[in-house]
Amino acid sequence: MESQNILIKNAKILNPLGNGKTEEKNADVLIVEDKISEINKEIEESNAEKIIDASDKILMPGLVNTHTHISMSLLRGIADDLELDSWLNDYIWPMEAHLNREYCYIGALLGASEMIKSGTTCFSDMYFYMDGVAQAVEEIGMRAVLSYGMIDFGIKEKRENEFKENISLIKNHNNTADGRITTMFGPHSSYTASVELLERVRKEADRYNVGIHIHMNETMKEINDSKEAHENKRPFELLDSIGFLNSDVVAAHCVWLDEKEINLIKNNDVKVSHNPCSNMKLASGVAPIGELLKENICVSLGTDGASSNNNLDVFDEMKFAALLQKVHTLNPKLANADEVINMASYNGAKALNIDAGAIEVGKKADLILLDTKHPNMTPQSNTLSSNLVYSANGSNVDTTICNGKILMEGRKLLTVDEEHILSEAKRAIIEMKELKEAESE
Ligand SMILES: C[C@H]1O[C@@H](n2cnc3c(N)ncnc32)[C@H](O)[C@@H]1O
Ligand SMILES: [Zn+2]
Repeated sequence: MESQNILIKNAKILNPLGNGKTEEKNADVLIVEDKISEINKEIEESNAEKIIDASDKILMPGLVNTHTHISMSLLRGIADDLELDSWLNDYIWPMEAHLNREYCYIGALLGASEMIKSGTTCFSDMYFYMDGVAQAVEEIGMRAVLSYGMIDFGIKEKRENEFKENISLIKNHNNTADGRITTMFGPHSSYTASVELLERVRKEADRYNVGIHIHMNETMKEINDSKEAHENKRPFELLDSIGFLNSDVVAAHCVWLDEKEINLIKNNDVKVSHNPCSNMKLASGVAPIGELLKENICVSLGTDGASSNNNLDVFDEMKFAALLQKVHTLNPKLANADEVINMASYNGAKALNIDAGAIEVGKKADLILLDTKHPNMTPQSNTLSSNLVYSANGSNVDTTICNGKILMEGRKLLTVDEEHILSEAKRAIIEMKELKEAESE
């Protein structure tokens, strides 16, 4: 795609400040190549090849989804109303046994289309056949941090294979697609990965200079099993004891934490990805977000896969994040709209070590425009963050820009054929179900 300078005129801008607060301003924004180059009143139109009139629109940073399994969008709705243990063991893993590179590629295109259409410009993924996921990301134009879901269950040969997979992902795709794709190690969790695997992940992450994406403290069962298997150590204590914890670790869920573990997260600057929809749907529990915010821990938002959510709309995630904390603590002030906006943008970018998540000169141009001419956006609230967190949903997003390129305009995807993706996705899941049935016969 040719790069063209883009001028966004007359936008109402909502900018997260990274301290749980936001600022509002009315200005024009000029994008040159992949970056925001000027924010000012009345920027000269001759500076740009493309002009967007944003008079009735809200401009904010593209949302960042810090924990998902994008190709699981193919498995949307295959098993609902279950707890994590049975959901994974009895339904998801047997189905995932029939995945291949092609299905993961199609699933990633499907998930990425949904994300772009609901205002997400960057996601952090942990899944399989990541070469196919990388191809989808490259084609569709999003930003992504990719990791391979490493599971060894203590088996040495399996462990070797998991390192081979994740290292080949890093070697082939780290810092590719004009810098849009970076990579991490993705040890699935401390209940599916052995201590040997986790120890080696820490060493290899340092060697390759990439981060680590892991599920942590999701269910009460996980805590009890960890204590039983590891001399009474809770999951974060176990990881601390092997020197695993560091500021490059993104820990998804973090639902069941005691005070000592919160201190470990804080002292090691571990980044927390909060996934309220998945935690509610799988009845895992309520993450202590108020305690984490009090300690200035970096909390961002993730949808988890579309099979435990069941969509990838970070606007939904923002609203649930806010409402869940309020009802759980009976404190309406907790997880206020400004804080939640910061989680979904600024903090997400910080957790993933990408130079986006705010509307500032020099940042990557990952931006979205929401149309306010919708009944659910009328009348406007007193603050833009209230509008965006409590009233808006992903389908109010009109335009999505990533790395200075327009991926969606007027709700039309520009880099891919949406209809083709939908029909390919339907075909893929039918084929997978047939494969699964043939196997059980
Ligand atoms: C990478 C692996 O993680 C699994 N997976 C998806 N969602 C969750 C969750 N909430 N908790 C644990 N594992 C999960 C995927 O189904 C895949 O097997
Ligand atoms: Zn997950």
